[in-house]
Amino acid sequence: MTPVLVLDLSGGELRLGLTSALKPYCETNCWARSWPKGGQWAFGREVSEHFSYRIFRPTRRGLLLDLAQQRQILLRVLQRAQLERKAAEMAVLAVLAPLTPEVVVQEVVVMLEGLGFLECTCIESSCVALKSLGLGQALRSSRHPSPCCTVLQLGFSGLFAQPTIEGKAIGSAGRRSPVGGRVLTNLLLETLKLRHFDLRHAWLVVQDILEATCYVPMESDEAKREPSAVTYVLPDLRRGSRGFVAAAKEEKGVEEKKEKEEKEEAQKLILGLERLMPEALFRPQDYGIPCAGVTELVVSAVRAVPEELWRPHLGRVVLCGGLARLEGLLPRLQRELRKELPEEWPVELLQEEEPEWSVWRGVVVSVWGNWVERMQPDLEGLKDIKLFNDRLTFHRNLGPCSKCSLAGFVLSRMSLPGAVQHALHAEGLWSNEGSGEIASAPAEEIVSSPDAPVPKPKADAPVPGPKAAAGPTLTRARTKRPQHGALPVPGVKMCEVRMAGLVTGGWSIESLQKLKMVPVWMVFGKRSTLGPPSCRIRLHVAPLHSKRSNGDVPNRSKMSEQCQSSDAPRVSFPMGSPTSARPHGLANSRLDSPSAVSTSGSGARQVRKTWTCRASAGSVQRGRKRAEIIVEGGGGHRRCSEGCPEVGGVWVFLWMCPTGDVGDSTDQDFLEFSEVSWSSPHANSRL
Ligand SMILES: Nc1ncnc2c1ncn2[C@@H]1O[C@H](COP(=O)(O)OP(=O)(O)OP(=O)(O)O)[C@@H](O)[C@H]1O
Repeated sequence: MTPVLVLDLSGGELRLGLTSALKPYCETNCWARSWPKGGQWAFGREVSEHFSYRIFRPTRRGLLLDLAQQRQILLRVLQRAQLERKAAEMAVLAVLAPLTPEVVVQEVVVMLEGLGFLECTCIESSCVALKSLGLGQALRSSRHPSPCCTVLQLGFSGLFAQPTIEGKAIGSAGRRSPVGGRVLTNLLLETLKLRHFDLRHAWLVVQDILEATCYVPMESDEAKREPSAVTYVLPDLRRGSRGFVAAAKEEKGVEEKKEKEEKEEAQKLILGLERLMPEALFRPQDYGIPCAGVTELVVSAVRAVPEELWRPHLGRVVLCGGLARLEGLLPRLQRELRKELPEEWPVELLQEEEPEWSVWRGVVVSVWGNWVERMQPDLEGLKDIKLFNDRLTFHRNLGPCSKCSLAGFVLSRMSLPGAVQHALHAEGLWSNEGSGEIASAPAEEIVSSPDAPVPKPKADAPVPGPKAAAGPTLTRARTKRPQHGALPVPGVKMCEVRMAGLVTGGWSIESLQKLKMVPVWMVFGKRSTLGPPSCRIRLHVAPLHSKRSNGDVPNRSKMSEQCQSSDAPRVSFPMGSPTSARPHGLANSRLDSPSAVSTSGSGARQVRKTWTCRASAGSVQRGRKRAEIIVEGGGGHRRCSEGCPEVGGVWVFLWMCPTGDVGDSTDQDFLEFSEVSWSSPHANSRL
């Protein structure tokens, strides 16, 4: 397996490490020129070895904009990190700030490719931290277990509050504030300039002062009272480039006389009110910054969640980012949120030991997860279905034919992503009529692999049993036929339509292939309310062929002939066909053509070719929340013994997927399906 380098291109620090590493290698993401002018350039860690410099950063407000300089920094940092592999042997997964525009993402990919990496992909950091093992543990042992939580990133470039459900971002509710570590350090710098020294040319020293001495008062009134003074000894040429808090050292009892003398000579800062600078996180207006404080940010993100039922669960806030280490921040935020949110909503704040690494660690776990998923495809696992808040309601309607199975499903009130995390197994959906509950159902047995050769049926061969009938790609031995009942839609007959899976994010094409489903067709649609679209909807439809009444197994070429006939199964997408021009309302979105989609064996391609797609009247308009997808179709026509036509069945997969195939954390936005219905009108024409 290709080693993956996880590279967090944050505003404050560069963090990188192979997925096998326990912690990342970190360096400041900056470059500097020694001051006064004409001095040397320094990159990353080298900057702190200088005593007077002008500092620059490749990011602006968290967005990576100066890629030429970022490349220079990266080149040096990669050298110093001493990774076991060369760039050409590794894939790189870059983590970017939430809401990074697509154009920037593309440029970052180009920049990384230029560094010689085997493969490059970018993901956003909005809620990937939740995957970090430490946070996962904290969430599991939470006092208020629920699939919802709000991820609050307290970083260098700003704050970002992202409500999530089942680990997926509710994109439209994300809220950002520019007041982060950079602003706090600049405010401290200004104060120090007035009261003590001008440290403009030693910016990293001011950041160190902030980290070592500042804290968040428990009450905002406290910010007016002078806290206990702390002495910070500035670095000098003899002792190195880092200062220290004198009081702490004295407490430990520094015995050596020489060191005391040195300290007396050293330049010191006696910090009082300056220590309360992080108050600006809660009340930026008091410091002349017209934006929301951290409490308002979280409350506004929670209130922006479209689904009211989810909101009460979002008082569970997961903190990540370096600023979460600020002394007193957690209890203060807890107290303020308690005041702001309704009484009956639980409020709980969670963080792990090294919150600044949560994002990096979360990405590493995502990569592992992806591998595990690829390595251990297990259809049985799909039976572990979890529903939240009963959001899915299934209505079962069954057809009249005693031999041919028929089922139509109406999936209503389905909100994506987050309503369902696990795939839904088709048989499981058929047990409790209309109740929305899913009971365990007899498993279908997969009897052949996608790449298995198609056996040639012999003319005089005995009719094989269910297992022996195993042959082409999607042959399954069914252990149970669904019951029959009233027709759901007039004209829908003799077809078996199954909703096989609904997965919200994180499922790669490869993993589906391993599950022996052939992705036949895909459609991608995007909507954007928060800048460039970053989410795709994919619709997979795979025919499910069963053996014929005479025991023959339809071979692929016959299947394709049948499918090309006039009554061939159709898949229609209100959003437009993948091959057609971009559908209305999605002018700026990326619509991948089927050729861009990887397929499994030749069978998959063959089947896919035979399916037709047509655009229908519906369209997804920019900014609109609702869209409807109608799937009509079936596959592998055959006649059952009574002479009525039967469509083998259709497996339909609907799932949300982030822009890249890696990870499932970057859903920024999504379409909501108000209703999804299946029917197969062409089946009638064969009667
Ligand atoms: N122990 C600490 N106490 C207080 N503040 C800290 C501590 N450690 C780091 N910080 C602050 O956290 C900020 C960096 O946070 P973090 O490393 O999460 O940001 P980042 O991921 O580099 O940036 P971005 O916001 O662009 O993602 C800096 O401003 C730093 O001063």
